[in-house]
Amino acid sequence: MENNSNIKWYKQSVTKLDRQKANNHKSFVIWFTGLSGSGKSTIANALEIELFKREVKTFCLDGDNVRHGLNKNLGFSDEDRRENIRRIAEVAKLIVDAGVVVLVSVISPFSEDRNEARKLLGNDEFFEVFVKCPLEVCEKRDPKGLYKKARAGHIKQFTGISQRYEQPTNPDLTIDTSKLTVNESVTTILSFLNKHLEIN
Ligand SMILES: Nc1ncnc2c1ncn2[C@@H]1O[C@H](COP(=O)(O)OS(=O)(=O)O)[C@@H](OP(=O)(O)O)[C@H]1O
Ligand SMILES: Nc1ncnc2c1ncn2[C@@H]1O[C@H](COP(=O)(O)OP(=O)(O)O)[C@@H](O)[C@H]1O
Repeated sequence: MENNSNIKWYKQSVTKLDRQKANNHKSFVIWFTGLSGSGKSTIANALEIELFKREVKTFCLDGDNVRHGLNKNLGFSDEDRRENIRRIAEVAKLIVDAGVVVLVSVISPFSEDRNEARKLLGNDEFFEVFVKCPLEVCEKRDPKGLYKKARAGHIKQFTGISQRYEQPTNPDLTIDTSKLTVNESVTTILSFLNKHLEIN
């Protein structure tokens, strides 16, 4: 670990609150966690469309996409997943500081890593949404054919098959995508978010 004692924080004049006031809403992270195929990306995307219509400033950080760039050097070991989540949480925090609502969609299978992300952002700026869906349903959907490959042994450490997923024990919201349509999930999240968007 580098010694950072020679690095001092530079306090900028335009604050997060200034930016939130200019945007007319608060900024925070909505953290979607769940198995591959549970619907994280689909719901985040549909939610973003609705928030965009309402002139809420948003940005999506999707695990698959971030792994094409910033996190392209990371794989799927416990250690790499932890680092993946750590970096994504740090980036999300920067975007929250910019006054923007961040929609994060990552499997984030380990409770400890999600808790670290919550600690970094704080309870007022981190809302965990558990995208609940039985493994059998995710596997049936298999939108990218990954479960098939994992069952055939072509993908090691695949979440739900050969790597564990620790379900959230106290999420801010749970949406069961085996029971709700995409529209119903979005409506549920929007009504949860309404009260959190307002600047007091
Ligand atoms: N071994 C293994 N396990 C799980 N997922 C795998 C794996 N290999 C590739 N993929 C694809 O990578 C996407 C998951 O990336 P994440 O960054 O969300 O994963 S994690 O949070 O670090 O666990 C995941 O995306 P989603 O299907 O959108 O969840 C998969 O498309
Ligand atoms: N009720 C539902 N909610 C969300 N996705 C659904 C639902 N029913 C079917 N699907 C489909 O399941 C798949 C979910 O894939 P995706 O959103 O990529 O999941 P994840 O990002 O969690 O891996 C999509 O093909 C989507 O169309």
